[in-house]
Amino acid sequence: MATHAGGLVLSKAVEVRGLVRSYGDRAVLSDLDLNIAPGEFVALLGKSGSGKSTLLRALAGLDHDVTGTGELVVPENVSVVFQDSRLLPWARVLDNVVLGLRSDDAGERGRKSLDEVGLAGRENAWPNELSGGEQQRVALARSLVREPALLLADEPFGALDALTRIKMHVLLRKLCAAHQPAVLLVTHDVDEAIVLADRVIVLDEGRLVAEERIELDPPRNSADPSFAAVRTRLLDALGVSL
Ligand SMILES: Nc1ncnc2c1ncn2[C@@H]1O[C@H](COP(=O)(O)OP(=O)(O)OP(=O)(O)O)[C@@H](O)[C@H]1O
Repeated sequence: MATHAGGLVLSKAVEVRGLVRSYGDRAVLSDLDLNIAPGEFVALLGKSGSGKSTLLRALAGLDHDVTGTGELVVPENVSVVFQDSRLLPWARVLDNVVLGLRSDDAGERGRKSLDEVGLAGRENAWPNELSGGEQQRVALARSLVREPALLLADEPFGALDALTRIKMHVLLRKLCAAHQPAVLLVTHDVDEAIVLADRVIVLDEGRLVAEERIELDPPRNSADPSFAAVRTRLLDALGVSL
């Protein structure tokens, strides 16, 4: 169902028009429109069951179990990061990062990516020798070594402790500044969305019900009144009143 725009320079990294997705006779996404600009970081919030993962899987071309209609244009080069790192346990860290890369300099690029995520020297470790946060760093390295035009992330920090999450936020911002992919990040964490994104969108029962462009200067501090005002508006859109 997705059209891959290989080789073209697009003014939009993602263009979704009238997207409908159903499981059986149950519509999960209803007539959804979404554009993401090249290099733009969009965070997607929504209650459990609102259709966030269904949208992300549609963009990733991983939604073979649903029916649907609509137009969907995504770049050819898309990387996906999930809540669990999905590393191959029988492959060393560097091999996990470069698996499937066919270029002669794959090893060198893999080492550089591991260095970027703070894991230089761990190339020969096995995944089970790493902490959960380190495994997610490897997953990010594996995604970014492919220089994706679009990075899809489904709650990538959801299983990490609060301190590790903050470190991962700093890392992801740095990586995105360096590589400039368009990003769609699914998260349940409103503050995470505000800290990271250029724009936050809210999904409710398969429809986009709110949008906030985040124009706060970095470093974005959750204690700032302007941050709190955005948080209140987003919580309101999520049906949570304080
Ligand atoms: N394979 C499936 N078969 C049938 N229904 C499904 C399937 N996958 C998801 N659904 C249903 O579609 C709806 C949207 O699911 P989805 O996973 O997209 O929501 P979500 O917003 O990502 O939720 P969460 O935040 O809990 O991960 C849910 O009601 C879910 O039960």
